[in-house]
Amino acid sequence: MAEEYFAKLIGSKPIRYGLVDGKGKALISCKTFGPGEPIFSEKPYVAMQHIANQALIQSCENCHVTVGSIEEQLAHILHVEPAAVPKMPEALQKDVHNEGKCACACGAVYCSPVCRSDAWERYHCLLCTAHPDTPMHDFFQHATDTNEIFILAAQVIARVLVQYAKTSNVELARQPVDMFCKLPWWEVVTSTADLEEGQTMEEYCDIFRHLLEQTFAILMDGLQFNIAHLEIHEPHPDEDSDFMTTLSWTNVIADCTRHGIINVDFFARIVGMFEMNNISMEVRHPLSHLAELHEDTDNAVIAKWLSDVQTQVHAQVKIYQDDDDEEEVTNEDEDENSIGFPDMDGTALFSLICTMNHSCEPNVAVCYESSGLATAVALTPIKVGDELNIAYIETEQDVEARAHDLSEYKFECHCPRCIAERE
Ligand SMILES: C[S@@+](CC[C@H](N)C(=O)[O-])C[C@H]1O[C@@H](n2cnc3c(N)ncnc32)[C@H](O)[C@@H]1O
Repeated sequence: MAEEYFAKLIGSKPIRYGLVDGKGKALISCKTFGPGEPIFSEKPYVAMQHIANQALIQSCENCHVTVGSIEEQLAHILHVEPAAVPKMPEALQKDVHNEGKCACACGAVYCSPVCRSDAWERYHCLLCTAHPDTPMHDFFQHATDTNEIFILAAQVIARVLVQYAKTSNVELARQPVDMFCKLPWWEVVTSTADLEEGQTMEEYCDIFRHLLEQTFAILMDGLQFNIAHLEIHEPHPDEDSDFMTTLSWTNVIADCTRHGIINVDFFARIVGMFEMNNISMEVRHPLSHLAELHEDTDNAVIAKWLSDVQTQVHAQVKIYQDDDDEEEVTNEDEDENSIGFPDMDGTALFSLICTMNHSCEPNVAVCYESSGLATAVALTPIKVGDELNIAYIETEQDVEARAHDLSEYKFECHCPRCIAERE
């Protein structure tokens, strides 16, 4: 079953699926690659921009490119009207590709009607918050207040339901989820080191179990409302998705409940799956490319505009960092290539990329193109038959610190570097 699933996903990409002793599923190279060479690209199964990052970057909910013109993007960062940002010099226009911007009735923004339709058909039809006082709005508020990973888990549920609605094939619908390791959320996030004095593990797990049950109940209220809304209200918000209104969603929910897809246990395993399998997503801001391109310009007008906007953006980003020390608003400080503009920062689950196992000496890195697509790129020479490995953690630390960080993923690393450093 896994072979067939991966063969279909992989298509003509120069990789194959395999099983590696002690690690489970893995991706193996079918070609030689030199450092810097792209191996394959992939769109995420589900992805979201971090909520804190949304205050600075407006990105397409479907493909995650930064939306709108450079002036609109600057206005979003600076929290002013586009007319109030320093006018971009004419001479820069040729280097700028202005993305479009369109929105769903709920306010979700997209770079194009194509992306809006795509998101609508894949999951948004079931998760749309078009009316602010609907239960689905309560779900998003609850996830924002507690744990934004619940939003990604809701996207998974919606994707599985839509796939079932289209195919009536439960195996096919849940396959992308079944391919990942899934422990219930409380088994992944709890550890004895976090127990309060006198608290038992059972009591500690119950805190997470209770939050999860509450979240699932709010999500179900939202889904029930949206399903009724989909069946009753016409015309549909998206004229290209008429088929959605012709489906009997009540039957879909009933079937999926019977098949064990709609229940607290499955939801808990989906949330647990994200703790162990998701990957961070960082798309560079178009202003960073522009600034890099003109870093050594001798055009005084361009140099002044870049310097002015950089100063203003820096000040704004600093306000957010100071306001919200706990939460990471931008990865600007960590990215040595960044020259002053915050990146789009999020989290995603990829069916192939997230099947790669970890090594503390990885031969692959995941890069995000400005189009939002993720590409696995060779870091070292790779031969036919080599396993492709990424780093799940910060590798610039000693073996003990690495082992500590990897304990979250519930395995011990036996890569050549770990073995050598332990001796
Ligand atoms: C993102 S998944 C990778 C795919 C996984 N091998 C599978 O079969 O689904 C992460 C999990 O893979 C396993 N894994 C990844 N790298 C490993 C390694 N270097 N040694 C042992 N297990 C590893 C661990 O179980 C980890 O929680």
